[in-house]
Parts: sequence; C-alpha cells; structure tokens
Amino acid sequence: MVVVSVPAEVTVILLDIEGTTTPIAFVKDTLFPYIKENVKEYLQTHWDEEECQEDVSLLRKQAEEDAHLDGVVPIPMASGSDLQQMIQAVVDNVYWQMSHDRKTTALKQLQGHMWKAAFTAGRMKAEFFSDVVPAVKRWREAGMKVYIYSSGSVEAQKLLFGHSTEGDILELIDGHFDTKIGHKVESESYRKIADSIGCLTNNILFLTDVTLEASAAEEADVHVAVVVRPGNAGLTDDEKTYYNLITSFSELYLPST
Ligand SMILES: CSCCC(=O)C(=O)COP(=O)(O)O
Ligand SMILES: [Mg+2]
Repeated sequence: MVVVSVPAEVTVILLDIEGTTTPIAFVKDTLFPYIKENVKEYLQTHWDEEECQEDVSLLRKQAEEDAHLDGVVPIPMASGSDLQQMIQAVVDNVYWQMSHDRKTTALKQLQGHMWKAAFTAGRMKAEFFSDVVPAVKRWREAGMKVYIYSSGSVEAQKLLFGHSTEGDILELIDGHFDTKIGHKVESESYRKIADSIGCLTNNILFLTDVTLEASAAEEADVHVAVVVRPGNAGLTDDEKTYYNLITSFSELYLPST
C-alpha cells in the first residue's frame, strides 16, 4: 500500500463528496435521476411556497447569466405567463443544466430542497466508501478538524451525512462549505474557507477527485491529494506523476497517530 504523509502543519481535512467520500454512481444513478423524475411534480406541488419561489428566482437569474450559452432555457417572469408554461420552462432549464453537469448554486439549491423529502422519509440513504467513516473517526481522535466542500448545497450535504447507510454521521463533520463561498475551481474559494475556519491555507489538506479543483486549492497554498475511486474520471500521466494519489483514506498517514 502506498502511504501519503500528511504534513505536520495540517490541522484541517477538507473533503469533496462526489468521487471522494461517495461513489459517483450514487450521485449519477440515484440522486440525479430522482431530480429528473420528480422535478415537475415537485414544482407543481410546492409552487406557492416561498422557498420554491426563491429557488425559481435564482434559476431565472442564472438563466439570464447563461443567455449566451447554447441551448439555455430562459425562465419567463411570473406576470403575464401561463403557470404550466413557466413550470415547464423551469423543468427544461433544470434538465439542460443537469445534462451539462452544471454546478450552479441555483441548481444545487433546488436539488437540495427536493432531496429533503426523500431522505427524511427514509426513501433514500447516502452511500460512503467503506474507508471514509473509520478514517474520519481516526483523524478526529488525532485532533484534526474535518470539513466538507462540495458543489452540492450545504443543506444537501447535511442530508447525506444525516441519512447514510452508516447511520447519522453528521456529528463527525465540523462544518460545511458549498459554492456560495465560491466555485471549487477558483483558488479564492480556498482562501475564504481558511478565513472562515480561522486557519491558514497551508493548515488544510483538501481531498478531491477533480484535478482542476486540486490545482485551484494548491494555488492558494492548500495541501492536496487526488482521490482515485472506482468510477472516477481517468487522470493523465502528467496528473498521475504530479499529484499525491490515494485510493482509500487509509492511505493517509498522520504523524501524530
Ligand atoms: C450533497 S452532494 C450531491 C451531489 C452533487 O450535487 C454534486 O454536485 C457533487 O459535487 P462534488 O463537488 O461533491 O464533487
Ligand atoms: Mg468530486
């Protein structure tokens, strides 16, 4: 087994979810299909609620920003539009964004609100790789703080950790970040995360499956390791040479343990 040593200055482990703690297949085959199958009915049922209207406003604003992109579906204003036409426009916009695996805050916020019903009713349980929970417990025992940074909304992250096949493991996580702090491929996001935690960027070790995210974090002086899991996108030879790679969290060696 290859072992990657965690630098002594690291006090915080920052985890990505999809492809890092959780199989991409769970996201692609369970979480995302749930949205596609239920979005129209969800909008029809919840349309008059404030939360749903806030989600639609955010999606409309995003559609305006996306106006230059091929295939984008605009969302008309409520006044003067037929309700069913407007709902269909939101559905089409959500489908369009999901077909491009967009990580916009607007899409992620609606998805989080929709998953809530499924998780809280026990109809869906989040999957974690078997090494994740034991490693997080070990790190915490060694005095590390463990945070999540995912494109999935903080609300959705809490649903996953609160309703998993391993039970409610939310208490293992010290805090959550999503794209409201900035996108994962922008180095400024990692500086803001360090500020928010109250540490230096080089006190953080970020684990992710996406090298663009690893590169942005590294630019901010965050330590990174790229996580290679079954079903993840392949890495180039250069990426394999450049980054510390782990296939399991058990391959991380903490000097203090
Ligand atoms: C609460 S995570 C749900 C999955 C998701 O929507 C997503 O975009 C995952 O992205 P990540 O940044 O964790 O790779
Ligand atoms: Mg990921």
